[in-house]
Amino acid sequence: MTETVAPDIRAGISTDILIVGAGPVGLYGAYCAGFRGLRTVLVDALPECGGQITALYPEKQIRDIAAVPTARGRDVVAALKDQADAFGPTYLLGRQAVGLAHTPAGRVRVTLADGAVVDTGAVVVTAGIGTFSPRTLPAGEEFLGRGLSYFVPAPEEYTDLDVVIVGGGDSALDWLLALHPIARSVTLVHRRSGFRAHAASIREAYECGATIITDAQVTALTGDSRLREAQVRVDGEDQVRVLKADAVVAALGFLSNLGPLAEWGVELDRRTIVVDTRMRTTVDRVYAAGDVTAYPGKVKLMSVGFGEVATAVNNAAVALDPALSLFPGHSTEASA
Ligand SMILES: Cc1cc2nc3c(=O)[nH]c(=O)nc-3n(C[C@H](O)[C@H](O)[C@H](O)COP(=O)(O)OP(=O)(O)OC[C@H]3O[C@@H](n4cnc5c(N)ncnc54)[C@H](O)[C@@H]3O)c2cc1C
Repeated sequence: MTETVAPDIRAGISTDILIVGAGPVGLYGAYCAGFRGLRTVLVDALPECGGQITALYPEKQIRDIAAVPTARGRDVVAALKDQADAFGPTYLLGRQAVGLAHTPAGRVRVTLADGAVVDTGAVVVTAGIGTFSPRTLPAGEEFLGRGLSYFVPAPEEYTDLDVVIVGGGDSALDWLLALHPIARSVTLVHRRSGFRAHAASIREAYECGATIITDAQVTALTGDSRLREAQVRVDGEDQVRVLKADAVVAALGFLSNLGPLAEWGVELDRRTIVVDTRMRTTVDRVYAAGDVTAYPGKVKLMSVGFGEVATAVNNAAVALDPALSLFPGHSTEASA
């Protein structure tokens, strides 16, 4: 996936639309805003675009996006990003939006966790289920970034490595199946005997030749400047097993939390944000779309979120300039 380098914005940045959350819905929102000629900034707490798709299921086939009968999660994200990039939005990745205030002129100032401030005409919150933080591996945190990781953004980086994957859910099995053809070896370590994953993935994992160790836990990681070995304690065995490990992928799931957004004064319905038919929240100039929204009849699917964010952005455009038409025009009539 394309990596986007965030600009240095210590001095602050001014924009027309700030989209909080560069998941699939936020990325499509950036396209919609760009199509209207609005300057757009996307901020995401994760270091990569794609939200839940990138974090949880980049290798899965998605089959319910209109006109795309089937596509791998990471390819959907790449296509959404290409579509948004046609209008050159600014990406601020690895940065969490934390504070919100209005200026006397009615603009909105959003503060990021690193202290940077984005001054914007309107905010569209596409924060999904909130900020993700990976459930950490109790052993070996000091190897994070030196062999231990919680994501597999680029499977090719695991070519010819000895890889240990920890976990028993869909993500763990997806990584196993994705990395097994290219890694030197793949070992899955899971603390229970049963898996919480699709039956077909479990069957494929057992059939592909990877080593699967159940009822076991990784108790220590060892190495020097890089990770070299993982120690595994298997229930009922006296000796700790020592596995060669150039890389450990801890796929133990993620915790998600609306966090600071819950303090922005918007009306909440449990962990979601209440919106009206224009996708306005109860706070002026703050809109929301995608999984984060709440209204009667809400269906949490990307296809629904794409429609919501088009509504949010076009209504925001009119709020910024009441002389504008709500209807953005047809893309077929725009020059490429
Ligand atoms: C295993 C699995 C399979 C799925 N399969 C399908 C499917 O086949 N079809 C389908 O339609 N849907 C599917 N979904 C659901 C789909 O992934 C979600 O509907 C979709 O990701 C919602 O997109 P979003 O952009 O609204 O939110 P998200 O994808 O959750 O993205 C929100 C982003 O906001 C960021 N964020 C949150 N708070 C902040 C903050 N304060 N500051 C900065 N950034 C912040 C997060 O880091 C995240 O990147 C599936 C979900 C899962 C878990």
